[in-house]
Amino acid sequence: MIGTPNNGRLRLAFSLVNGSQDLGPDSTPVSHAGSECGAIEFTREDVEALVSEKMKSKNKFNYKERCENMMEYIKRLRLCIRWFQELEGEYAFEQEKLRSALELTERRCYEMEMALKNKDEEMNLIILELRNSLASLQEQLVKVESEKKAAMDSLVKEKEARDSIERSKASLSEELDKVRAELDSANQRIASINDMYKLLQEYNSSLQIYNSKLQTDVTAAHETIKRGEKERLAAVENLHNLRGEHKSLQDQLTSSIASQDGVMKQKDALLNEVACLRMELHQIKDDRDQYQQQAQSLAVEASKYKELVTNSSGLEEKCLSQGNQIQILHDQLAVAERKLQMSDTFALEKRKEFEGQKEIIEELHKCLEDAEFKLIEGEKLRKKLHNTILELKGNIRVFCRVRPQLADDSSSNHGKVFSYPTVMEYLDRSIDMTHNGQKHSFIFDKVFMPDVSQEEVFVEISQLVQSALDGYKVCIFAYGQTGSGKTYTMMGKPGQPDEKGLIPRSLEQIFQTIQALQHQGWRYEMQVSMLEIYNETIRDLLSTNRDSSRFENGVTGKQYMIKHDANGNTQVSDLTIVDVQSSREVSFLLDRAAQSRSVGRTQMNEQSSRSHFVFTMRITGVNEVQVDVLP
Ligand SMILES: Nc1ncnc2c1ncn2[C@@H]1O[C@H](COP(=O)(O)OP(=O)(O)OP(=O)(O)O)[C@@H](O)[C@H]1O
Repeated sequence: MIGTPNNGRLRLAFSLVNGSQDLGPDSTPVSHAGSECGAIEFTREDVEALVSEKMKSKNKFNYKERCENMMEYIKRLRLCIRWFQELEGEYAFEQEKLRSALELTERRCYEMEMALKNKDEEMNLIILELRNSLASLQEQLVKVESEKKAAMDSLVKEKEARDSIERSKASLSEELDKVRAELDSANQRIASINDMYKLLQEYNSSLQIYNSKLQTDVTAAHETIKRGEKERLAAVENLHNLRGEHKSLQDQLTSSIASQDGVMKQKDALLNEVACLRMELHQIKDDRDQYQQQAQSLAVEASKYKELVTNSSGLEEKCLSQGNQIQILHDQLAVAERKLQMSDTFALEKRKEFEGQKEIIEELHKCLEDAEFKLIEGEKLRKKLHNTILELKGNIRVFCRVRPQLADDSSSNHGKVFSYPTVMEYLDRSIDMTHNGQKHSFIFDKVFMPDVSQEEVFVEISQLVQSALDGYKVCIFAYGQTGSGKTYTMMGKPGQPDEKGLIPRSLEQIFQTIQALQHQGWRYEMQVSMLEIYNETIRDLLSTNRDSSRFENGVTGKQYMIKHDANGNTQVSDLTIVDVQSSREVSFLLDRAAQSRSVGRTQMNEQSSRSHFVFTMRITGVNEVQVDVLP
């Protein structure tokens, strides 16, 4: 396109004006409203094509057509010329505008030059200043350069340090990753611990409530136990008295039965005597009657003869003596009758006494039964309270026994110092060990100090043995490093009765209890199933009690039954006392402590070494206890 837009007017391309590229004579002229050429634009090619256009005509001599074509051509030329003229006008206007703009620009340019000059001067001044400052800066630069050099040196050093730091950072970041992983796991653990802590807190609070309840129960139980104990003591005393009374009454009864027998015999003799006397009396009466008749007849005869024979003294004497005899016989009869009456009343009294004694004996039997019932009830209460106390003390308890220093210990102690805190809360429960300047504190259910005797240790254990005797499952075992005193605690020193260990003492307690409870109707069935009873004290104990407990050495799995419970109830309890020889057994024993059943016995036999001593006790029925002793 040539030219610029004219005052916003758009010009159309000449080819469009022509209707197509070729401007043939048939092409119709475009009408333009407003101006001759309207908004038509001409390109150079258009103008050249228009100028060099030749008139074409089919008929050379058709002038009219040629004239019309010429007119058309002239019209287009005019249009083109007018466009040129308009364009020229526009150019002139544009030129004028440009000139004024040029002037304005020249003026501005001048002003700019002036300003530039001023600026140049200013710049010169600034340059001067800058040069001055450059000089000073150069000086400074030199300084800075030296400083930079020093800084570079330090930078190199720093870089090295940084490298080392980077390396340590890398290792630290590795560690950090590890720590993060650990932290994550620790966080998880903390979360789980927190959960557990919450649970434990809940459990703790419920336990505290339960504990306070139990404590009130315990105080009540203590009071009841005291009362029960008092009652039991009173009952035992009463029973003792009753037994004494019963015995004396039984003695009395036997003596009175014996005396009754005597009296009966006496009575029989007396009755015989009475019968004899009666017969005699009868005889005497008959005699008397006869004599009386004789006397009467004699009296008649005498009166007859009195008249006839005066003073026949012989007959009178005879009569007198017969009268005397009759009197004597009367007296004898009265005595015999009195004796008979007396023996009857004596027999009646004896019978009454016998009946009274029979009633007393029945009453005493009832009292005895009551006392025995109370005793059994008291025993049950004692068992329950004992078990409650043991449960309150803790079902699983860990005691620590500190062995005294031995002669050959001094070299191996390496400055270990033991101390026992005296704080009330931890009294007899805690031990502090200082080793190489570091203090370690341990808390147990009880700490036995080195000077504690075997008997004092057994006092704690005896409650558990009692619990086993009461039908609960108990497992006691010693665990510790070599030479720490396990065997000493469990077995004791051979040949030194005062230093007997827990196992012989437990056995003694069991045998004593068996003896003591025999009169209460308790029957204990014991069984020893030991492959080898290697401890002298235990062997002696077992053989001494062989009769009462039917212990047999070397017998496994044998059982004796004395009495069956009417209901067929079977209660099984275990008492396991072990001197542990390897840590492998601890898990087994813990398992056993948890289950405390005699199921794992065979395994124990197979695995255990000679020094193991497992003591199991089985309570069968209400009043039966069976004890197994295993190696
Ligand atoms: N409380 C104690 N009082 C006196 N002497 C003790 C005491 N405890 C242990 N001993 C003695 O210490 C020594 C080692 O004890 P013991 O044999 O009982 O240890 P242990 O733990 O059974 O060892 P191991 O595991 O080797 O069988 C023994 O001579 C024992 O007499």
